[in-house]
Amino acid sequence: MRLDVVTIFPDYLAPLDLSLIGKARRDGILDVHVHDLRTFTDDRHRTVDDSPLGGGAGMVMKPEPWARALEHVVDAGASQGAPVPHLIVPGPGGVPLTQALAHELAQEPWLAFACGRYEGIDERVYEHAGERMPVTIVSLGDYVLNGGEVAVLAIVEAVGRLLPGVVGNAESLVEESHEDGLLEYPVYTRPAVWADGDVVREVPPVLLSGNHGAIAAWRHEQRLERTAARRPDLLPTSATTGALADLDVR
Ligand SMILES: N#Cc1ccccc1Cn1ccc2ccc(-c3cc(N)[nH]n3)cc21
Repeated sequence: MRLDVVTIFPDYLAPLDLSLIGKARRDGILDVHVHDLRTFTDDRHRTVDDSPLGGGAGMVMKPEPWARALEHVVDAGASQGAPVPHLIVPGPGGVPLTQALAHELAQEPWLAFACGRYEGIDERVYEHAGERMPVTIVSLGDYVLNGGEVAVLAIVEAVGRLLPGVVGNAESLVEESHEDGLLEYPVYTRPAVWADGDVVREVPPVLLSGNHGAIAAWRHEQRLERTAARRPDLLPTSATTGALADLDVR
């Protein structure tokens, strides 16, 4: 998968050189190109923003640098097995980033990301891009960031980890939160008995039983309890009025 990121803060994307995503790049699973939007300005001050027409606070990102940057991305990646990328623009008013959306994006050969700043990008950039490639505005959640870079890091991690070969053991992707509508079960490791000062904290005994059926059943029940307690909205209504309703979930 090819990823192109356009930003006025290229250094913000340095974490894409680290950990599993960094290894995926070195393994050739991900081909990441970060572009500085200021490269596509045409004035001595490398101007990317201006005051909002119609008044209002803050600044708006000018359309011309974005049009040049996106044209450069399309030209640079033309050999990707897709004529154009799917352009992802993080924004507070976008569709929510969900595990389902991450799976959809993981099927694509080429994604491009436009990182806005200030009060956002001139609306005509979305229109201009939409005439050339698919464009999706994506929100991380109902809160406001200062720009798109943090969102891109999150989206790239959520999508990249789904690509074959990125996560060592693909099984670890199965019983995660949001993969099948339930939150993940609690995890433990050694020591089985942890002397935490004068408090002794033990691991649930079933995990030491060697009874894999009992362990699987306990873990599933834990997932149901956690989901009912923290995210009842994820449960089908029948589940909350049926067996789960009797659970003492705090
Ligand atoms: N746009 C906008 C905007 C609108 C009002 C106030 C502040 C901003 C700042 N901003 C500029 C770029 C940009 C990109 C993504 C987010 C973003 C995503 C999520 N989920 N929250 N915030 C915010 C962004």
